[in-house]
Amino acid sequence: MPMQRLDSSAADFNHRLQQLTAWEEELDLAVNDTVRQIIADIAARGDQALLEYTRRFDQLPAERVADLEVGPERLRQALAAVSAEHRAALEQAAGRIREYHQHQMQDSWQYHDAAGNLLGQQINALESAGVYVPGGKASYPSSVLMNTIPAKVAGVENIVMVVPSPAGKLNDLVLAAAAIAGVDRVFTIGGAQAVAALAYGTETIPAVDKIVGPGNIYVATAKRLVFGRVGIDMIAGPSEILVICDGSTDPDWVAMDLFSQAEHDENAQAILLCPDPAYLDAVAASIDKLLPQMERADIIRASLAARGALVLTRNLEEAVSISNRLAPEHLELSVADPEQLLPQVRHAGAIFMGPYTSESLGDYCAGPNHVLPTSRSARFFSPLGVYDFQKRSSLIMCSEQGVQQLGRVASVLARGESLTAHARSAEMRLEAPGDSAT
Ligand SMILES: NC(=O)c1ccc[n+]([C@@H]2O[C@H](COP(=O)([O-])OP(=O)(O)OC[C@H]3O[C@@H](n4cnc5c(N)ncnc54)[C@H](O)[C@@H]3O)[C@@H](O)[C@H]2O)c1
Ligand SMILES: N[C@H](CO)Cc1c[nH]c[nH+]1
Ligand SMILES: [Zn+2]
Repeated sequence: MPMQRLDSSAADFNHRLQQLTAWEEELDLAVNDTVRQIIADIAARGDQALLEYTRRFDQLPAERVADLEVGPERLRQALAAVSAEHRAALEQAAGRIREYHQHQMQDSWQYHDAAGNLLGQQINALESAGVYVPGGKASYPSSVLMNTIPAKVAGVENIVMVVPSPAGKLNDLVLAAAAIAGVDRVFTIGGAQAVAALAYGTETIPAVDKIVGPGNIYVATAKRLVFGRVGIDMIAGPSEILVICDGSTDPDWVAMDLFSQAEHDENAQAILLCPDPAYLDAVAASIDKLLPQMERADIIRASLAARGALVLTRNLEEAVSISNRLAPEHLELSVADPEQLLPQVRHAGAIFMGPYTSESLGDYCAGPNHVLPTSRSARFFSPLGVYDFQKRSSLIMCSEQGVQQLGRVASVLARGESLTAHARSAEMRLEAPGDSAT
């Protein structure tokens, strides 16, 4: 069994739990240097650097960056080439994702205060967004839908998608998903160099206002480093699943749920918390039985060995409190009465309730977004949503009468800050401005 067993009442439990996340800090340091260099190089040398990195990391033999653009005709061809079953599934998923995200639309609002001044908030869509679709170890048509549909619902005009295509192999499902979702431009570039190109722009790649989407440690680090020059949604790195089980779910189901995220990446995290030691034994046996059948067994084994754990807890309440400390990307409450535990859950990207709700349904078609915060950042980030593509401007309109009270308050506060121009600008609009000479 590749996974470690932990006991929450053991003296070294906290330390061992922390080790499941400590890898990031070590890796971050090395990756940070590499990524910083790639970003600086793209900013300085544009297309030429982008071509070099794309050849090096994705083995793409393109002559020019423009050769890496996939035009609208190729997207239409891909849509025609995928099977009817795949196309129907993509369209069904797209419909459900769209419907869910329409509920997130924020509207502008205004009100008048007692003095008749208008106050409010105006919502505008971003003009442009770059969506990162991962493509190193697997292809993610579902991530095309999850990234793009909320942007379309918000009304973003220019959506530029980047997706690595190792050795130049285009994935028709990814391109078909781009056609269905309504992406404007597609480039087959990936990694830190693609993030840098979207942030700084190159001769060929347009700079965007915000970069969203999941990716591996290089992508996540690049997004962190370009934040400020452009907006980013969150840190959505290697996938994570944490299952809290009361011991009543079929152990094979839980083992497979753990595999489902472990198969993404050697750095993925998969943890089971349960108060029943016999049940943990049963899941361990299921893991041993099922792992050899898996196509991506090597990745799963590596990820379970490095960041997997079966944890015995004192009770379900303690399991929830441990989960809150880890703030997992995905939390499964695989218990008979999930609604009873739900109010105690404070930090999780998405919560899957009850034994029938496998995390994988959320990855594809339930409706909520699968781009979710990882690395404990669910403490302060939320799922990707329409709100990520909308921004707010405050509105203030004072009438001649309405300004009388506000102007006096502003004048007093401005003089308290010794900012005379601020004070006089407010005072000049007052009917009896008083002494505004200084
Ligand atoms: N959190 C989420 O919402 C979510 C959703 C889907 C996938 N994921 C995660 O996305 C990730 C996808 O990873 P992936 O690798 O398959 O694809 P990816 O597109 O994220 O990364 C591939 C790129 O990484 C770069 N790269 C690889 N090795 C490098 C090196 N040594 N130095 C510099 N750059 C290097 C290359 O440029 C390559 O194009 C997984 O970790 C998966 O768990 C997360
Ligand atoms: N589980 C990933 C988010 O961490 C999303 C995904 C896409 N395809 C399969 N899974
Ligand atoms: Zn997944």
